[in-house]
Order: sequence, then structure tokens, then C-alpha cells
Amino acid sequence: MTGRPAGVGQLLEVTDLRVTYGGVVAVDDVSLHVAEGEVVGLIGPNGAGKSSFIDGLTGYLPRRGGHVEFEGRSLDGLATYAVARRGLVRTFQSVELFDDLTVEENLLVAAERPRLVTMLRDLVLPSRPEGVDDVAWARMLCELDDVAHRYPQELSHGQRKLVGVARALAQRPRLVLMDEPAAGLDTEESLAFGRRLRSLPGHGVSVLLVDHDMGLVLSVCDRIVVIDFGKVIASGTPEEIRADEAVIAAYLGGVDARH
Ligand SMILES: Nc1ncnc2c1ncn2[C@@H]1O[C@H](COP(=O)(O)OP(=O)(O)OP(=O)(O)O)[C@@H](O)[C@H]1O
Repeated sequence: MTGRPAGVGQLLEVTDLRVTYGGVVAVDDVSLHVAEGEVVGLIGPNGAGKSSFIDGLTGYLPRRGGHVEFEGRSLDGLATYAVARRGLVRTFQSVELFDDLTVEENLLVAAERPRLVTMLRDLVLPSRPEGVDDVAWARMLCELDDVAHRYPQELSHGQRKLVGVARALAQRPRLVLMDEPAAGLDTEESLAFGRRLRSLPGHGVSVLLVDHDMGLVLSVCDRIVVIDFGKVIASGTPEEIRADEAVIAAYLGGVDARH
């Protein structure tokens, strides 16, 4: 159901991932891959298992089955911080920023370990130009330079969401898993966010995007995987997903059954 034969060379390869809560099977043997440079969407109606999938994938919840490989190496049994260190970093639905720290300081905290590496690297390679550290890079990508010295309470909801994304980027991920990054953004903010997101592969960052904003997902993703009741029901290009009858039925069914 992943839309391509199993093989090597994927950045992320998830095989038959299973996540349960007691007797509830939230993720029922879901397989999915992300290749280098791809923006892949993971969508599904409310309660389909999207967040549980990300939690199981990144080690926030125990996996009851399946395997996760990243850059050809197994992530099975790794703690969340070790997964992030490998370059697989996630954002959360609710952005928990440090209110008494500025935007810049929030990013510095996120990038603490990489910055230590940066300092050591700078000692060895003093010619490295100033200002291209990980925090500045994340700020630049999320266009947060103008608010770098503001506090989170002074920002709009959309800007706070962007700081959450920048915090993930400041860790220099190879792949960022975004859990509903556009929730609460207005149309204009969502469009701007989509443009920034689309630029990430050009900076060496691939993306797995979970979001309810279908306009955003359909416009920025190379491929989309759709789950419902914990199972993959479709995968393909945005055009294929738009026309897929199982997807249409799941979302139309969702209007009656889930809201
Ligand atoms: N802590 C929990 N305890 C028990 N069941 C849970 C728990 N969290 C989620 N579930 C159940 O697992 C299933 C998948 O939920 P999940 O939150 O992963 O779906 P989702 O697709 O992310 O939904 P949404 O789009 O609403 O965020 C649902 O049936 C949900 O009720």
C-alpha cells in the first residue's frame, strides 16, 4: 500500500507500524516511506491514527509491532532524544514555547547540543562565516528575524507556530515530522507557511506533514498517504488522492459520523 516496491535508498522507511492503547488499535500495520528531498503528506479524518503514527514512529509511544529505518539504520528501541539526534525531528500540535525567553533564546535552547558541536567546529575551522549557525539558519527559513527579540506572548498565533517549526529546524534535521503545523493559521498565513515548507527540501530537509488543511497538503506535497481507522486506504500524488473514491468516502463519511 505504500505505492512503490520495498527497497533501499529511502530516508525514512516505516514497515507495518502498530500502535495500541489497551485494546484500541490506533495504528494497524501502517507502512510509509519518505525519500530524500520529498514532502510527503499523511492525512485522514479525525481519530484516523495520524498522531499515534508519529508518536510510535518517533518513540513517544511504544510500538506494538513493525520497524522504522532512517537512513538505512534501524530506529527500533531508540529513545526520542536519540531519534532526534539521528536527524528525525518532530513538531507538536500544541506549541509549547518558553514564555520568559525571547524567540532567539527559544531557538538557542532547542539547538543547544548542535551549537556545542558548532562551537567546536568553529575552533577547528575558524574561517566559517559568522551568522550561518543553526539558529540563524532556522530563523531565516521561517522568516523570524524581525521578531527574534520578542517574547512569545507578543507574537501572533501563526508566528508562534512558526517558532515551533524553527525550533525543530534549529536541530538541523534531515527529516522533520510536522504534526498539524497549520492548525489555527488563517488563509494568508497558511499560504505563506506552504511556501516556506516547500523550500525546505532545497535546504536538505525532507518533510512528513500531518495536517487537516487539505488545501495546504494538496498544494505542497509530492505524495500523500491517507489513513482511516488506523489503516492505509490510499496513497499517491495529490491528483490521484483528489480523485480517490475511498478517500472521498472516508471524508464524506467523516462529516456524518465523526463531527
Ligand atoms: N491516549 C489515548 N488513549 C486511548 N485511545 C486513544 C488515545 N489517544 C488516541 N486514542 C485513540 O486512537 C485513535 C487514533 O487517534 P489519533 O489521535 O492518533 O488520531 P488522529 O488521526 O491524530 O486524530 P486527530 O486528527 O483528531 O488529531 C482514535 O480512536 C483515538 O480515540
